[in-house]
This record gives sequence, C-alpha cells and structure tokens, in this order.
Amino acid sequence: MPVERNRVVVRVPATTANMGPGFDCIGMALGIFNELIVERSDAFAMEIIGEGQAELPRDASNLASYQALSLALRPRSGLLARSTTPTLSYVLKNAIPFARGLGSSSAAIVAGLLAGLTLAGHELSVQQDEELLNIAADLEGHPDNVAPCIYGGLQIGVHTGRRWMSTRVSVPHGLQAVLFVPDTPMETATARAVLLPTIQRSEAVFNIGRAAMLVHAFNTGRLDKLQEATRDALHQPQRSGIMPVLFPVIDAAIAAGAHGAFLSGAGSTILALTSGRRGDVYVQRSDERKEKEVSDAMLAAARAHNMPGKIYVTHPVELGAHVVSVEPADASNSQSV
Ligand SMILES: Nc1ncnc2c1ncn2[C@@H]1O[C@H](COP(=O)(O)OP(=O)(O)O)[C@@H](O)[C@H]1O
Ligand SMILES: N[C@@H](CCOP(=O)(O)O)C(=O)O
Repeated sequence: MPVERNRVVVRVPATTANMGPGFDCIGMALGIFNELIVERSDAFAMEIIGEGQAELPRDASNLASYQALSLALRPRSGLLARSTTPTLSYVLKNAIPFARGLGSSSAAIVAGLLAGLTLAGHELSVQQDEELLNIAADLEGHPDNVAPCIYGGLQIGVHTGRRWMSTRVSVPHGLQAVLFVPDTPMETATARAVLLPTIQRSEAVFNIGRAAMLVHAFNTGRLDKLQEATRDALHQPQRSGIMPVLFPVIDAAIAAGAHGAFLSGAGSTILALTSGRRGDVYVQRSDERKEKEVSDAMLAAARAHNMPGKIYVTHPVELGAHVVSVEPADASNSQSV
C-alpha cells in the first residue's frame, strides 16, 4: 500500500559525463550535492539558494518541478494519473554549478523524480528494469549523467533498442578530481550543436579503444593508462572551437602530474584526475598528492587564455540520489535508490 508523504528532503550528486572517450555513455558521480526539499502546500512557491539562485527559473519550467515531472510520468505508466497533482512548495539548495558540465540538469530531474515519487508513495524498480533510470534518461536524452546521479560511482549507460541499462565500474580508492570551473557557462544544447551528425570510422576506432582502456584502468587501478584512455576524437576537438581554453588546460594539468584530464560533460568545466596511486588519500605521501600543482597549472593556463574561473577539488562518490528524510517519518525514512 503506497504511503503518501507531506514533506521530503532528497540529495543528488554532481556528475561528470563522457570522461574523454565515453561520449553519451560513461559518467561518474562527484562529491558535490544539491538538496531539494518539497512540501505539500496551499500555494506554489520555489526558493533557490546557492548556485543559480539569480538565474534559474522559479516556476514549473524548473527541471526539479514535481508537477512537470509527474506529467511526464503519466503517459509512460499511468503513475500518478489517478490522483490530481497536488500543489507543492520547493526549496532548492544548490551546490552544483549549473550549465558548467557537471550534470545540474540531470541532478534536478533525478531530484524532482525522487521527491515526487516519495511524496506520492510510489516505488519504481531500480535493479531489473531500471525504471527510474529509464524515465530520467528519456527526459535528459542521454544516460551518462542520470545513471551515476541515480546510482553513484562510475556508470556505463547504453540503450538496448528497448530500454536504457547501466553497468557499474569500480573506482580506485583515493582518486581525486580537480575541476577548473570557468565563470562562463556553456549550455549543453549549445555545445551539442557544434557536433557533426556523422563521424569517421577512424574516429570511432580511436574512441572504442580508449573507452575500453578507460574502464580497464578504473577496474584495475592502472592510473598510468588514464592519460591515453581519456583522449577523445568525437566531441572535444569539435568543442574546442567554442572553448579554446580546453586543450591548453588539459595539457597543463597533465604536465603538472594529473593522470588524465578531459572536458566534463559538454563543458565548460575541465576535470583532471589526480592521486589514487595507493590506498586512501590520507595514507598517501605528500609527493603523491598533486592537487595543488594541478590546480595552479590549470588556473595559469586558463588565465593565459583570459578565461577566469574557480578550482573545486572533489572526489568520486559511490553514493547516488537518496532520500534524506520524510514527514511523516516511518521506520525506513532514509533509503538509497
Ligand atoms: N533546477 C535546475 N537546475 C539546473 N538547471 C536547470 C534547472 N531547471 C532548469 N534548468 C535549465 O537547464 C540548464 C542547465 O542544463 P545544461 O545546459 O544541461 O547544463 P548542466 O551541464 O549543468 O547540466 C540551465 O541553464 C537552465 O536553463
Ligand atoms: N554526453 C553529454 C553530456 C552532457 O553533460 P552536461 O553535464 O554538460 O549536461 C554531452 O557531451 O553533450
């Protein structure tokens, strides 16, 4: 019997998609989280705190809006169709920079879906048909942000012709992610518009080998393979035309000791992977830690191209979207999906 709720708090992670060669397929969750609070209310209200508070829409066009997401669910499975959509109020506590290639739109979609489903008391299968993934990926159009956002960790997402499916890849302990986040946003739609509709066979071969090598490097902890494994021929060269800072920042990060570096999602963030040579970051020797050198090098290269921005140092996370609390509470009021 579904248990309806009056209030729910959910948390969702940032994600880095593509990771070089895995265009539209590979993505990883990062330790930057947005929190969404949704409550049944007499009147619609939306408060945005943090990233995007001045820019993001405060109406039903906001991707976290339950009303919009519940409408999206109706034709699919009849979920929520029987009840009228309730009036809700929202508080978005955003730490994920938006329109910077860190999956803020996917985070909003997944958070809205999870909050809406929790309020309505509906459950979706996560393990077999991966219903939540399928709804979210249909809304986003590609699975490489929504899959790691839902499940955490590093995920490979593919479409079988019938449905989306995902596979988890293990992530070596102690890996750090140094992000250069430009002050200038890059809408994903803009960065997709520069891509050609067809590719050369040589470009496909280039990426197939490296995507396989990337997964192998993560599975085995062979971080020395990442420099080659994060190279790409399908989107980075094309996108560097509208982001001239891309390759200079990647080259600077690698010269400073990063294992590999790539455009995060559709940009504008550039991400470098560091450390992780042995064990946990807390037991690494200082000469194995490269975040400071890599950060400085990325900032200097960006500055040389008149591209101001900020550095975030974070790490991959295995925790995906989860319910933090519900009201009224019950015995299982904290669950990971
Ligand atoms: N709650 C939301 N959080 C983030 N973006 C949103 C939200 N609601 C609507 N949007 C729209 O989605 C855009 C961000 O999506 P996108 O361009 O794919 O970048 P990102 O790489 O951050 O996902 C914003 O510029 C905004 O127009
Ligand atoms: N595969 C997509 C990924 C977009 O990620 P985002 O974080 O920029 O929304 C693409 O490269 O277009």
